Amino acid sequence: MSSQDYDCIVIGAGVQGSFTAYNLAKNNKNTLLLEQFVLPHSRGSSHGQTRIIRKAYDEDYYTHMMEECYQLWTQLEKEANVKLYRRTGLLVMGPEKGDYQVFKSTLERNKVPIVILPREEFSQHIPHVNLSQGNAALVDTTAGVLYADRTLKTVQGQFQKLGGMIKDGQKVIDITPGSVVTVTTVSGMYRAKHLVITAGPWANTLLSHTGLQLPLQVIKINVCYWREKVPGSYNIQHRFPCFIQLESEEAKHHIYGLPSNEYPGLMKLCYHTGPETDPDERDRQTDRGDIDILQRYITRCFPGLVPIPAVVESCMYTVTPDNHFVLDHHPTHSNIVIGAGFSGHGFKFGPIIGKLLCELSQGEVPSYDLSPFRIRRFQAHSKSAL
Ligand SMILES: Cc1cc2nc3c(=O)[nH]c(=O)nc-3n(C[C@H](O)[C@H](O)[C@H](O)COP(=O)(O)OP(=O)(O)OC[C@H]3O[C@@H](n4cnc5c(N)ncnc54)[C@H](O)[C@@H]3O)c2cc1C
Ligand SMILES: O=C(O)[C@@H]1CCCC=N1
Repeated sequence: MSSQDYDCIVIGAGVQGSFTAYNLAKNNKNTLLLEQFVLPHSRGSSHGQTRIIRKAYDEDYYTHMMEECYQLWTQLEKEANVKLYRRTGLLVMGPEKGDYQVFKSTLERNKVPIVILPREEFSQHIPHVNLSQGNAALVDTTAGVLYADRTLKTVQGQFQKLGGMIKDGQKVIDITPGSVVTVTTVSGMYRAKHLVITAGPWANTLLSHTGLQLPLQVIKINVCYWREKVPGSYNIQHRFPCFIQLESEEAKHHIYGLPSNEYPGLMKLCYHTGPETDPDERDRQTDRGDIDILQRYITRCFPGLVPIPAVVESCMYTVTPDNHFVLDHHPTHSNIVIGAGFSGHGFKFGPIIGKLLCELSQGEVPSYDLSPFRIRRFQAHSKSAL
């Protein structure tokens, strides 16, 4: 068994761990990125072809973080000479009196360029979509699609070019906290002054070695692709946007979609929740209640799609009680930093999360106010052991 010393070890090579390792290497830290599966893999939360990037949020702090984050995405594209983002705009639809107004106000307050679509003009701008009764619509024109698998390959490659070390197929089985942290994997033992845990759905499994449990729920998402009745109706090249249908009486969670692009003739359209699962038993979870909700929605609002999923892939969310991230030091071991609970909306933030977790692990003042993301907000929660 080998034993090696690093400035920092990052556990988990999903989007957040990969961007964290990349930032550490940029800061000349001798960094090891450990991943349980052989890379690339499709067993966590960051795999797949695409994700939505947007500034449309109901809290100012996410919109603020996205300002810099867009710049960091562009910087990485230039640095690696690769295209990771395609602008499409994001159509936001929702009951006029609900959360829609909060999204609209946040966008307006932060001067994000938007286009309001009055009901009478809606179909002229967005063909093949029926706006639900009582719903209003706007477009966040800065939004678009991120190429997810390509992002991971790029950021891991850049990390290695900077001298970073990736060891995949190395499941971490033990962590011994201390002024030097010892991390044991199935085939090695590594030591570092700092540790960052970005283990996605396995966060609590790893944190159990450090005496901490967070109130995280792991959810399986059926990633559904639906066939266009007329090929091209919802295509990215025909400038069809990404969309979010905010929760309503009929669907208690968002429904969201991306234009047909990665699989010709198929549009990705998903429900923003699903059944709870053990991350190691994801494929034994076969609940398809979400698909029933999507079928009813598609029949009513997307009449140009066949309401039977053509492809169903699997992914997982790791959800906190308030849907906000966890970005913090371990409460008892300050040289351990945790990035967890990205609650199904963390991919777009990857570059900024990487920067923040790097800052936290190096004892620097973080670039943003991290109070919404602190562990102590869970103090009243029964599942947390603080
Ligand atoms: C279907 C779906 C759609 C989404 N859509 C969007 C979107 O449109 N926009 C957006 O911004 N976000 C979106 N998200 C959310 C986003 O993808 C996640 O927030 C993000 O990928 C979480 O990344 P992560 O690095 O925390 O987790 P992961 O990607 O799961 O990475 C954690 C890694 O840690 C590794 N690991 C765990 N335990 C160990 C161990 N013991 N030893 C070594 N390695 C270990 C895992 O194998 C894994 O590779 C979506 C998510 C899903 C599932
Ligand atoms: O984060 C995103 O943009 C997507 C779409 C809305 C629901 C969750 N993920």
